[in-house]
Amino acid sequence: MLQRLSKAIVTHASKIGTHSNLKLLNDVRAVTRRSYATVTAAPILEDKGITKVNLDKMFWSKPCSLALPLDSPLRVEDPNYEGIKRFMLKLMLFYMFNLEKTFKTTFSLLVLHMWLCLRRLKQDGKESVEFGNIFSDDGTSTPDAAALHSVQVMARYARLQASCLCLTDKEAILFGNFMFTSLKQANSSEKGTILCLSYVNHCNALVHITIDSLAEQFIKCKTRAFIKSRALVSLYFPSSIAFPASLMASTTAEVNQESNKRMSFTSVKSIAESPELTSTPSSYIFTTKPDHETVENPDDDDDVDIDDPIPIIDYSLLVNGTPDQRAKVIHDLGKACEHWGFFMLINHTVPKSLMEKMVDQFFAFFNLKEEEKQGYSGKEVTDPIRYGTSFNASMDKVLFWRDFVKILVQPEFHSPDKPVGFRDASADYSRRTWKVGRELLKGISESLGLEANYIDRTMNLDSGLQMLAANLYPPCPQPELVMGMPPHSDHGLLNLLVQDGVSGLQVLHNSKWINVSSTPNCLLVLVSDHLEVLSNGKYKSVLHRVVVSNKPTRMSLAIVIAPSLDTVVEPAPELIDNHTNPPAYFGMKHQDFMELQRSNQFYGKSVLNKVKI
Ligand SMILES: O=C(O)CCC(=O)C(=O)O
Ligand SMILES: [Fe+2]
Repeated sequence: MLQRLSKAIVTHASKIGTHSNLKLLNDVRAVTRRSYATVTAAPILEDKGITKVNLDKMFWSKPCSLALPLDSPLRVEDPNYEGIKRFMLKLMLFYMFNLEKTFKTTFSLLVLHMWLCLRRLKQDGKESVEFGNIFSDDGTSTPDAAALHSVQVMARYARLQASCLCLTDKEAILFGNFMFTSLKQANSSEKGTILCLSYVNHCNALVHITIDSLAEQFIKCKTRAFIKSRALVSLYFPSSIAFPASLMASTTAEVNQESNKRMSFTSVKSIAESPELTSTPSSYIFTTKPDHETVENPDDDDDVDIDDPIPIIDYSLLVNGTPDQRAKVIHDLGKACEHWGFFMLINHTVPKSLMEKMVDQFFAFFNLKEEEKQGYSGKEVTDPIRYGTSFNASMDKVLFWRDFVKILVQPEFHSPDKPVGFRDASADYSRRTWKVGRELLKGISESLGLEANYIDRTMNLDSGLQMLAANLYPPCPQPELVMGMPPHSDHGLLNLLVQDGVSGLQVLHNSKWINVSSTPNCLLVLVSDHLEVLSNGKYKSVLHRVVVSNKPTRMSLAIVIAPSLDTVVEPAPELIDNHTNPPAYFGMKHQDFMELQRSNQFYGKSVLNKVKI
């Protein structure tokens, strides 16, 4: 059965490219072992002077449509493959929603891998390949330790392709008139560079494979794991195969159920408002502290130390002060970014009444009917409006007591249609905070010894990203058992925070958690990860977290000021000296950084650490 199934898949895929109708069972019988291509390891690289490739940097590019150009010779006019249509539709259903780390997700990624590889092989004129084993030796879908790196690259590739599929015209997909991104590195600067993977095979031999044969390696999957799942049957095979209708129906129902689950979630607000709530649901309870929390002297009740108070920056002196006053503020800004990664901004140009109006508007948003809000339960970091709960709900092992909505307001302005007045208020708030953020970044540039416009220019702030977000922390019956937000640092350059009058934010300073009390009319400014990278670690993004209480609902507003999505953020060359201050971070595109954040269990500086050299 196993062999038959693998052959059937291969045959089926090879037929996709030849445009003939499927008579799959006949085709299966017609396949001979002769038609299988075998996988060969590439020669040892050093001998050939082949450049090795940093796998961590592969396949991070921006998703785009995969549709074939109209004049492509690969286009077909009438493929009529019902099975492919179903397959693609179901995959799209999966990928339209968050990828959770479930067996099903892993499985569908694997199916996608196979599809990608088979189609590519067909393109390359290879009819079929032999199935082997790369993912594991025991028939599960867990990668071998030796294969893990290559599996991760391929998974990333598959995810990228899945995002690209979402951007590809549906007709093109259903007709098969699309092509997945070439496995060759498109922008490889060195002509003739062969991308390569190295891994240890089951005989403990080090194998180097070129990226060209990666596809074949990937098809060397243990099919047993696949066969265990009925879903494979309906995902991969055309309806002309006589599988029992009941099986198809239940699989379809499963997929639909899965997608519904992804679309909706239970907000903390609705839990907190439930009349039956007497204790905290177990999914929110932290029984042990995560072992990577490295606070030496956690002291939750510690207030501001008189000798080392939270820095206060006077915005009016930065923009309108005398040269001496401005120089002093720039000096203080630098010190605040260096020693705290955090400061309070006073005398800024965002009116208190507007801040209050924004808080009211967001309360009104969260008070909309749950179905209305769930319409915004997006899954991609670049979704214009994203309503959600916890932190990274698809990854969080224990949920956080927080609902949120994130709205992209730059480079394009977005707003929910409700509540009434939201759009105008948020446009005004976004415009004013954007200006404040950019002015601050000028001062910060100067504090680093750079020209005032340096950050603005190199981070492409003319097309920069600004995100307006609100966090809602309803009262919790057992606040000591839950967290509103885990210790984390933010992406972007700066985050301008406002608390609505209820405290809860804590920042880590000198290994102590400091409560930040809610001070009216003041913007709390947090140094974020990209400023840490750009300053080559001189300025540190601040670790912060949120504790909740059983008092009234708390709300905070955040404004993320960030580079444009396609800006590669790296240490400013002007700050680098290869002897005394070598680069401490890799460059990474902002969008890739955000996606990394989204697809990881996010805790502490886990994402930033990935770009540390
Ligand atoms: O609620 C808060 O005070 C903090 C919010 C926060 O950390 C964020 O939005 O990134
Ligand atoms: Fe944050």
